Amino acid sequence: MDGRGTHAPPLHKFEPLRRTALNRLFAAVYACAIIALLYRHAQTLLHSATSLLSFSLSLSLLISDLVLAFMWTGAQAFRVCPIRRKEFPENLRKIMKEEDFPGLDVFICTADPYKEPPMNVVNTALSLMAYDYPTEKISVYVSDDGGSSFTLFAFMEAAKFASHWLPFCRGHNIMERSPEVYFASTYHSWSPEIENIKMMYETMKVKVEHIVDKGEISDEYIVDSEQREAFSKWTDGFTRMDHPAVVQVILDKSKDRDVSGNFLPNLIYVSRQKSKTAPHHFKAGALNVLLRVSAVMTNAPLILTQDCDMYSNDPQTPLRVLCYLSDPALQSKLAYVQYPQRFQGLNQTDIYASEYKHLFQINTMGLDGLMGPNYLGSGCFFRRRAFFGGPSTLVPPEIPELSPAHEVDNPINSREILSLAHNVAGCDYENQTNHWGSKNGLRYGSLVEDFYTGYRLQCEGWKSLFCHPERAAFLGEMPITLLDLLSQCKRWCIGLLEVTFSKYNTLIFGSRSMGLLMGLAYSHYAFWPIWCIPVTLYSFLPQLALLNKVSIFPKVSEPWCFLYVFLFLGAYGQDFLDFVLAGGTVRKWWNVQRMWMIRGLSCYLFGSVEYLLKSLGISTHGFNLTSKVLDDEQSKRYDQGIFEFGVPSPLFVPLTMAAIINLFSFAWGLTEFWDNGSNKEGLALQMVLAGFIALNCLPIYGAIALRSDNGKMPTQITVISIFLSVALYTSANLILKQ
Ligand SMILES: O=c1ccn([C@@H]2O[C@H](COP(=O)(O)OP(=O)(O)O[C@H]3O[C@H](CO)[C@@H](O)[C@H](O)[C@H]3O)[C@@H](O)[C@H]2O)c(=O)[nH]1
Ligand SMILES: [Mn+2]
Repeated sequence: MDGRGTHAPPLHKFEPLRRTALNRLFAAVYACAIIALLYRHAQTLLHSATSLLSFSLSLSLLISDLVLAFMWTGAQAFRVCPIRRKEFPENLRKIMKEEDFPGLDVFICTADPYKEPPMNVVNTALSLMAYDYPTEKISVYVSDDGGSSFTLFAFMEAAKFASHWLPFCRGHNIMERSPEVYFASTYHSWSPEIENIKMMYETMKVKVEHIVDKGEISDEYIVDSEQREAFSKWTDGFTRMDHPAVVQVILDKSKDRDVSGNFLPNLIYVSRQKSKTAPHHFKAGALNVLLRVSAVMTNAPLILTQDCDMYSNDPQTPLRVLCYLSDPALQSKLAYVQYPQRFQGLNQTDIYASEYKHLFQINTMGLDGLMGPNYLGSGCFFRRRAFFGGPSTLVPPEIPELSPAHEVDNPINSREILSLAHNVAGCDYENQTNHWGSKNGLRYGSLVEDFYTGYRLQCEGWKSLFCHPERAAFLGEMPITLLDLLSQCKRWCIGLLEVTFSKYNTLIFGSRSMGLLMGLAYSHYAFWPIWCIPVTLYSFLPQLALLNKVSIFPKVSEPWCFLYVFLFLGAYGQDFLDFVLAGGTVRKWWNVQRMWMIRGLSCYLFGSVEYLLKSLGISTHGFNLTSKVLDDEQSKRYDQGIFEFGVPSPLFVPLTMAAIINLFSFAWGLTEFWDNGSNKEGLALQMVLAGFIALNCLPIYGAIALRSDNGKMPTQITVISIFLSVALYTSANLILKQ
C-alpha cells in the first residue's frame, strides 16, 4: 500500500478503518428493519383507505419515512470503505529535488472589505506566502470581487511587511504563519526581534484599519507614482458592480527580495471587470478569472483555492500534496487533493455544530475510499489540467496562452502579459466560447460551485484524495450568530437543489458516470434540503395527534414498537459512534443532532421554498456573503454557549412553533391523561417524541421567556409563532375530531 516501490522511502500510505466490517453488517440489519417498516406502512395505508383523514396521515408518515430511508441509503456510501491516509513529507526531499517541485498558484477570494476586513485577507495571504516551499515557485493571486482600493492598499502594505515576515518565519521555524495568530499566541518567548516585527505588524494594521474606517485613502498614504497610478483606476464612476478590470503586480519574484536577500513570491491583485449587464457567476466566476490571469502570468501546474478567512496553520501543507502528486500510480487521474475545512474560535461545545464534522471530516474519509472526496471550496490543491476536460480528453481553451501546457516566457510585468491579463479578466471574455463554466474551469449554475465543480470533475473520470493530517492545515471562521449560520446553510441548500434539478442530477447522471455508490453519496448531499420533510412532519404531526388522543405509532405492547425503537436508536447510536470515534465529544454530538433538527425546521425548509419560488420565476437570489466581522457582545454570548436570535427573521418562526407545540403537547399529555388516560399504550411513543423534541428546544424556551439580552427571541417572532401555533392547533382539532 506504499506510494512507492520497495526501495524508495514511502511517501504515503492508507489503511481501511477498522469498523468497516461492522458497518456493513449493521447496514444489512438496518436495511431489513427499513423494509419491515415500509411493509407496515403499506399495510396501514391499505387499511386506512376508508377515510381521507387517516389515509393522508398514513401517507405523510410514509413519505417522511421514505425520505429518511433514502437519506440513510445515501449515507451508507460513506460507510462502505472509509480509509485513513498518512503521508511522509520528511521523505520527499530524498526522492525529489527542490528544483523539481511544481510551481504553485495560490488563489484567494475576497468580495467585500466590510464583511471581510482586508487585514484578515492579508493575514491569510501572508500565511500562504510563507509556506515551506521554494518561494520562486509560489505566486499568490488575490481576487477582489468587492473592487476595493482598500484591499489593494492593504496588500501593498502587506508586500512590504512580507519582506520581513517571510525570513522571520523561516528563521524561527514557526508554525503559525498568519501574523495575527502568531502575535496573539502566548507560548513563544519574547525577544527584541519579535517585539520589533510585532511593532511593524501593528503599524500596518492600524494604517489599514484607519483607511477602511475613514473610507478613503488620503494623499499622505500614497508614497510613489506607481501607487498613485494604481489607485487612479478608482475613478468616480467606479463601483463594485460596474468597473474595469484591475490587475496589479504587487510583488514580482524576479526582482523583489526580502530583507535577507531571498526572492519573494509573486503577489498579484486582481479585480475582474464587472458590468451590471453581464452575469458574474459569483465565486466560480472569480476563480475562473484567476485561472486565466494566472495562466497568462505563471501557469503553475498546481493550484490552491482558498477562501479569504482560511489561513494556513501548517507550512508543510503543500509538501504533503506533493507526496501524492509525485506518485506515478496516482498521477494520471488525480484532479485534486482536498484538506478538511476546520475552524478556529468555535465555542467549547460548538452550539451551532458549525464544525460540520460529518460533512468535512467523517463522510470525506468515506468518499476517499471510493473515488475521492467532493471539493469543499477551500483548502484544495488542484492540478490545473483538471479544469480542461477529463483525464484522457483535453478540452483546449480558446487561446493557446491559457492552455495548461503553455510555458510563460515573458516577465509578469511586461506590457504583453499585462494587457492579455486585463483582457482575460474582462466580463465579456467568456462570451467568445461558451466553454467557461460548462466544460472549462469552475462550473456555473449552482450557488455551491465547489460541490458542483468537484462533482462534475469526478463525473468526467477524475479522482481526488483526502488529506487529513492531525494538525489542521488551514483554520477558518464560521458565523457566530444563529441567523448567519442558517442563512449560509440556506444558500447551500438552494445551490444543492440547483444541482439536483439540473440535467446533471446526481442520482441519474451521477450514478451513470461514477457508479451507484458515488451517485448515492453525492445524492445524499444534493438532496440534503429534503430532510425538511421528515423533520417538519415529525415535529408537528404526532404532537397534534397526541393533543387529540389520536394514536399514530404502534402500541408499546406491539412488536412493531420495537422496530420503531430499533430504527431510532440504531440511527442515532451509529451516528453517535461515528462522531465520537472521529474525536467528537458527547456534548458536541448532542448539539449536532439538535442543529440537525433546527436546520430541518429553518434553512432546509426555507431553502427549498426559495428554490421553488425562484424556479417559478417569482424571486431571485444571490450569493449572500457570510460576515466575518465579530460583534463584541455577540462574541461574548457565543463564547458562553448562549443561542443568538436577536433579529426578527422568518427563519425562526417554524422553529419556535415546534418548540411551543411540543412542549404543550408533552405537558398536556402528562397532566391530562397520563394517570388515568385510556390509550396510554398507543400514545406513549408520541409522548416520548414530544418530550425529546422539547428537550432539544430548551435554549429556545430560554430565549423566549428567560432572557433579556439583545440576543433573545424577538417578541414579534414569539407573538407570531404563538398565533400560528394556536391556528395550527385549532385546525388540527377541527380535522382530527371529525
Ligand atoms: O461573489 C462572490 C461571492 C463570494 N466570494 C468568495 O467566496 C468565499 C466563500 O464565501 P463565504 O461567504 O465565506 O461562504 P461560505 O458559505 O462560508 O463558504 C463555503 O461555501 C461556499 C459555497 O457556497 C464555498 O465557495 C466556500 O469555499 C465554502 O467555504 C469567500 O472567500 C468570498 O470572498 C467571491 O469571491 N465572490
Ligand atoms: Mn466562509
